Amino acid sequence: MKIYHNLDEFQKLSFGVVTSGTFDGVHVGHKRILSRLKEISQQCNGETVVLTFWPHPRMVVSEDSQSLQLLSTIEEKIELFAELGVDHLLIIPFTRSFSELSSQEFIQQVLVDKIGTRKLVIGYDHRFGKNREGSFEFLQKNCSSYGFEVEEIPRQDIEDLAISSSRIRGALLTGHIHEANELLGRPYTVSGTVVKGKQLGRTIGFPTANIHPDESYKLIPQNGVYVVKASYKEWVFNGMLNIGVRPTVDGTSKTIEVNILDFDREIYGEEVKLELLHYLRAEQKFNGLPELIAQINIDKQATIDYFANLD
Ligand SMILES: Cc1cc2nc3c(=O)[nH]c(=O)nc-3n(C[C@H](O)[C@H](O)[C@H](O)COP(=O)(O)O)c2cc1C
Ligand SMILES: Nc1ncnc2c1ncn2[C@@H]1O[C@H](COP(=O)(O)OP(=O)(O)O)[C@@H](O)[C@H]1O
Repeated sequence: MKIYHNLDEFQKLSFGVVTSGTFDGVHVGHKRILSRLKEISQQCNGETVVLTFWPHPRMVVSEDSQSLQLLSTIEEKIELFAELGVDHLLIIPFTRSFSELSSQEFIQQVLVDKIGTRKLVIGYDHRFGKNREGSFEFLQKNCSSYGFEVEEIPRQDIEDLAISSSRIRGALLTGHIHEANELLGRPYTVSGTVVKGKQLGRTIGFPTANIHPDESYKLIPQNGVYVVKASYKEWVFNGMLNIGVRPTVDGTSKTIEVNILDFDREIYGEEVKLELLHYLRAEQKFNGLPELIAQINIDKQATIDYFANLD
């Protein structure tokens, strides 16, 4: 997959099969659009192009951009599009001036002149251009004069799946990890660097690697204890994760900390990727460390059982 970080790097194609959108999560609904894109490009001997925007448009044009929480970092999206076999990924820097382009200007300057779009595939509710004024109906009426065809993935196809990035966000924020993972078509992941904590974990027999997420806008699921896979370098381990403020030890800020099973290594400063698989319980305030330790032992057994039952 070729990756472009601005329009000028892109060399116009002779037959571009294009889709555009933010694709937060690159979920099962998005994958439907992408597989249709691939099908068309094979039939027409074209090349697939995903046009996406970064930063996320809401980070640029909305008032509450600080509170925006996203399912995918741009790095994760790049990896997912590459796995799905996209030929060209064009990441347009989304600026205020870009957001001022009218739908006609966007079509002419970007889709036609820059990319060489011959087929455009979009989801039924996709809108583009200034104030999201460009609709499928507009495209259908005007596309032949621009020299390309447009195909809409019908509402039915997407709504039958009842999949949306906001539904997945809602599921994660309420601890419904199975639902989120099913809609994503893979486990939800959080990646970050291992930072130092209070160094208390090792004294209670459960050292925990504290993960500082790579990006502040990455959505962190509801507080609680989860079964996870933790990968570090080329290794993958089973683990249990706590997301929360650790009321038992008078914690104040939110932490994301993983105890990796059958593991004993210093990994401060390393990059760890967590795949969240199963929600075990809510975080609790215990009456002292012995009670907390007893509960973490129960969590450990539940984690072992979870993996044993997968086989
Ligand atoms: C599986 C697991 C479950 C946990 N559950 C709770 C909990 O319910 N309540 C709580 O206050 N802390 C909980 N913790 C957090 C511990 O209090 C924390 O690991 C300990 O304070 C060590 O912190 P440190 O990494 O800063 O040394 C849990 C930790 C793990 C690994
Ligand atoms: N099984 C394990 N799971 C997680 N971290 C481990 C494990 N064994 C050793 N470590 C190391 O110990 C550190 C965690 O120890 P801990 O006492 O909880 O300190 P901190 O409060 O700094 O996280 C981790 O960052 C990692 O470097």
